[in-house]
Amino acid sequence: MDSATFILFGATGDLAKRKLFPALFSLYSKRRLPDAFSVIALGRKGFTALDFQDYVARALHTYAKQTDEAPGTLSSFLACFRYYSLDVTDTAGYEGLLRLIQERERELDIPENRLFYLSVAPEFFHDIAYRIKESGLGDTKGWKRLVIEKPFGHDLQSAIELHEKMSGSFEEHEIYRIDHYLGKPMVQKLHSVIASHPQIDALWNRNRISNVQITASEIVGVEGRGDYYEGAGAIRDMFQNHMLQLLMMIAMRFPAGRSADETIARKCEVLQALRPISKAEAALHIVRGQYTAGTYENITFAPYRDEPRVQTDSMTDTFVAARLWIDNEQWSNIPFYIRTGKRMKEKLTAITVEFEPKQGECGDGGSSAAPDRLEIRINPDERVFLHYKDRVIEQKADAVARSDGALSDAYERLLLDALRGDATYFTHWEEVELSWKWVQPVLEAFAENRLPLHTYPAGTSGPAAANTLTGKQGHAWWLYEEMAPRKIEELI
Ligand SMILES: NC(=O)C1=CN([C@@H]2O[C@H](COP(=O)(O)OP(=O)(O)OC[C@H]3O[C@@H](n4cnc5c(N)ncnc54)[C@H](OP(=O)(O)O)[C@@H]3O)[C@@H](O)[C@H]2O)C=CC1
Ligand SMILES: O=C1O[C@H](COP(=O)(O)O)[C@@H](O)[C@H](O)[C@H]1O
Repeated sequence: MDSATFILFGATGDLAKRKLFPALFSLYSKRRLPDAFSVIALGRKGFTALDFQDYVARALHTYAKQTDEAPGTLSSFLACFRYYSLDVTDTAGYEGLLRLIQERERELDIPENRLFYLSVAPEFFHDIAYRIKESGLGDTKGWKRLVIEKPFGHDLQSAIELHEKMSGSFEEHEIYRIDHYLGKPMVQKLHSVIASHPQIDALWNRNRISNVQITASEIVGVEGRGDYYEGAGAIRDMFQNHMLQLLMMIAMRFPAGRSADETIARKCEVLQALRPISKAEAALHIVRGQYTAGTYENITFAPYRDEPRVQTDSMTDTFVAARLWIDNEQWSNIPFYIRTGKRMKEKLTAITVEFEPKQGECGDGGSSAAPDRLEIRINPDERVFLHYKDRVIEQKADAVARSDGALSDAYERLLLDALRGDATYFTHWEEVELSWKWVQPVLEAFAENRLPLHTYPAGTSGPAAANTLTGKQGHAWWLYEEMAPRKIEELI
């Protein structure tokens, strides 16, 4: 991999300490980073280089999985860091930043490869990109890349505006939009799990699949981010990005190889075939909910409306469920059910593919009571179960389609990919635009209160109204308890 400079805007923030430093350190410890690696950390707070290295060390102590690597690893990692205090809106400050980057490039004798990571509030994305260009930071003799965090826009119009502004400073192929769900190992393995198991592969056709369910439930609430969440809700926080990404990843035609262009094109095919819903009919396909007080393992949770910085009459959705149709040859007439929510009874991200009974199986007395199904658990544990004729067979899921089996963390994988210029698991603008296009009428229907806001007690599976979505097609959500395997056998 090319040596490079990692320029981190927002280095004093929450994401940096909890996710980015641990991911970089883990990569460094596994010798996955270039030997000569320079990190320029940016924030407004005043730190000397040594103070900041100490700050990183403390963050690693709290958030990294392990820091007791080979002697000297931590100190040599910390020595990669320099801190520069910059208000990102201050044009003059970028001159000093450029000098510092160049000084380090000379010291380490590394090419002018620069990765700019924007771990700052989205309102700064364009400002920073523009100043990188104007200040000459982006005039490198090597490559330049811009990694940006979510959210990309607040709705379709704001996303388009942001995209147009950003395009003036960086080319699309230089922009790496993070969706950390795409970095999850099981999400990257979906196709190899299906293709490498003949029993699943044989079931993977439109005549056998009855419906697909995608669930991301969380026990946590809004974790002190009430002000952000009030403007987002589950629809923007999870559905428009992570849930639609899971939908694309499971429903796309499997790419022949691991090429970013092919993967992105195939994912876009899914969104293009997604049947649009108008805001008038949103209530038929979407259920929104908000949690009230409830208990989870003897802990009492306050209602959403009592969270700090949340309106007492808030109509924000903390739960969304949807029924979607993909009108293409592979998936026509097969419903996709998606649900995501906060303060539910389990932390679980999973995809369940339910199969139709084989012709002649139904009513023959020996048929299974529950339909056959493939259950792909993405988080917190990564496991694949095939429920087949009342047996539960655990499938091996280590058939990884890439050489990074050892990298278990989404940020580790995505940072490494960005450094080596692999955009396969990043979100292309076209995906962002298509996903906002589908979601936009739903946002409007929510804003106009065209859908009831159902309540659900914290610590439960969400509002009962979500059952109407599946029930209309004669299906039912798989309950988590029912998903627990009864008998496990190794297939191979
Ligand atoms: N935290 C998380 O778990 C997640 C965050 N994200 C996204 O990551 C990004 C960062 O989030 P998070 O770390 O939580 O945010 P924080 O509010 O914790 O940190 C914001 C950072 O931006 C810096 N900053 C703010 N204003 C300026 C300014 N004018 N000039 C220079 N620096 C400035 C702050 O520096 P200082 O404090 O020194 O002023 C700080 O380092 C956001 O886009 C967020 O949506 C995405 C997914 C999860
Ligand atoms: O992006 C986000 O994701 C997390 C959930 O991520 P996971 O990896 O733990 O499933 C969610 O809590 C947060 O609200 C959202 O912004």
